[in-house]
Amino acid sequence: MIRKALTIAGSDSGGGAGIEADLKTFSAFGVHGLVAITSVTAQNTQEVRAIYDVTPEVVAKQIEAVVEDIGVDAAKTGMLSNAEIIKAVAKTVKKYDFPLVVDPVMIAKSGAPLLREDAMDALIEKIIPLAKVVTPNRPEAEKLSGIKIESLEDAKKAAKIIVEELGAEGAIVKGGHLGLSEAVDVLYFNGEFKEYRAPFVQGCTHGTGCSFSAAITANLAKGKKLEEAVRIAKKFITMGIYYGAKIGHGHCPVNQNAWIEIPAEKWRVYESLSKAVKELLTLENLPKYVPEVGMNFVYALPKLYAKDKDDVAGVKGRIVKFGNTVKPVGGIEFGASDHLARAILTFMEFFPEVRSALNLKYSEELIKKASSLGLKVSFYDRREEPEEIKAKEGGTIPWGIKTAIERLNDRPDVIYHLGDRGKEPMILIFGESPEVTLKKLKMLIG
Ligand SMILES: Nc1ncnc2c1ncn2[C@@H]1O[C@H](COP(=O)(O)OP(=O)(O)OP(=O)(O)O)[C@@H](O)[C@H]1O
Ligand SMILES: Cc1ncc(CO)c(N)n1
Repeated sequence: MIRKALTIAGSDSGGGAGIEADLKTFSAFGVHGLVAITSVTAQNTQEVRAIYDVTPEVVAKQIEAVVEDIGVDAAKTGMLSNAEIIKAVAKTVKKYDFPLVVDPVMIAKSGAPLLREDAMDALIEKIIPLAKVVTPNRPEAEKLSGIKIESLEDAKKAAKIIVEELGAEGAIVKGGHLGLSEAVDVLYFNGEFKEYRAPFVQGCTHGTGCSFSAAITANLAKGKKLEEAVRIAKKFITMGIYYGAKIGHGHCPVNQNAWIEIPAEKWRVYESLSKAVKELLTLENLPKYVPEVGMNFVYALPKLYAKDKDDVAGVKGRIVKFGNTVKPVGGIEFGASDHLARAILTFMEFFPEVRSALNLKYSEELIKKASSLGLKVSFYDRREEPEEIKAKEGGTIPWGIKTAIERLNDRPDVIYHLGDRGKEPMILIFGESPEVTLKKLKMLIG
């Protein structure tokens, strides 16, 4: 049975925070999302241009409509905007017994107020006591608790005040604004403190608070205990920030899809590369083209997720000559290739759609054939590599690929180099997928 989660929040036309972030988060956890819209904001990654509040009656009716027909396993509140909406939400939610996550939204990342100053008391009196957990960031926790927060100890004190004095069951004070080297959140629940730590990452932070509280809500809806729901939400949000797409001109939005897309894409990459490697190994004349250092065949995750060599799949230990035949040393693994992974990651900086590559033994005849077949060929000369790049470990391949692409001023199918002292000359074939790369190889050696 699919679980149902409800968000009572405002709409962000930029699709980064609010209702939009909540629904995407619910979806990422396989939970059916329900909404009660409190306010419509005209918003983008830079600013909030207008706020239009829904009437308290219609907010209440949205909640009743979904609870009475569909049912709600857990709910969250986000932007509540004004005191009347807060009162209507509190009165309505009280009639039901689902767990409520309260994200006490006060100010948008861009600085715009999302809660009227005179609504603070209503939030504290009416909503906080209904919360299974409250999820304030540092400034919100300061407002709620009345204390200044400058350290983890202060954050703990604030969490305890929110529970013991304001009446929430639990409180998690988020450390996104604490300025520490780690993003540390502290939960106070059942009389105990628990810390959740993740490395601070550079990325997209519009909608972090909304997505984090929605992830907790989705996991509560799935029957997880609060501590476990927070642990999962923390992993989810760190990933969402790191893999955010840089859209808009302000704070770019969290990528809630990363959570499901990365595992799904990993599987697609694995399947498609496995199939192509299998076919490659059946090519009769392949042994002739395997370089002394071995051959590899790689496939990277889509550009948004291809950050380093661990995001590129290849053959572990490469494909090597074995008597008159060839054999793969190991299986298909992410992070299995070093050289070719660096080559494809550089190529993708110019042509993100080209995600696969394969290397083979150099011969002049193959290069001539490639050109005669209409394949676009470019090259680099290792002897032209600037000294400062040579001195840097792993710099040659990115430099070479960049040089070859810039020389052609077009998208190459084939890049070769003639080697250097102790370096075997090599041909690299590129394609959008292993299938395409293999097709080009077959044209060449067929
Ligand atoms: N740069 C970052 N790297 C890693 N984690 C972060 C980063 N920024 C925030 N977080 C984490 O994201 C979660 C949301 O926290 P944050 O303090 O950003 O919420 P917020 O200020 O309420 O967000 P919003 O501005 O969307 O309302 C927390 O778990 C926090 O620790
Ligand atoms: C609608 C809405 N809710 C919450 C936030 C908090 O980031 C926002 N920016 N917009």
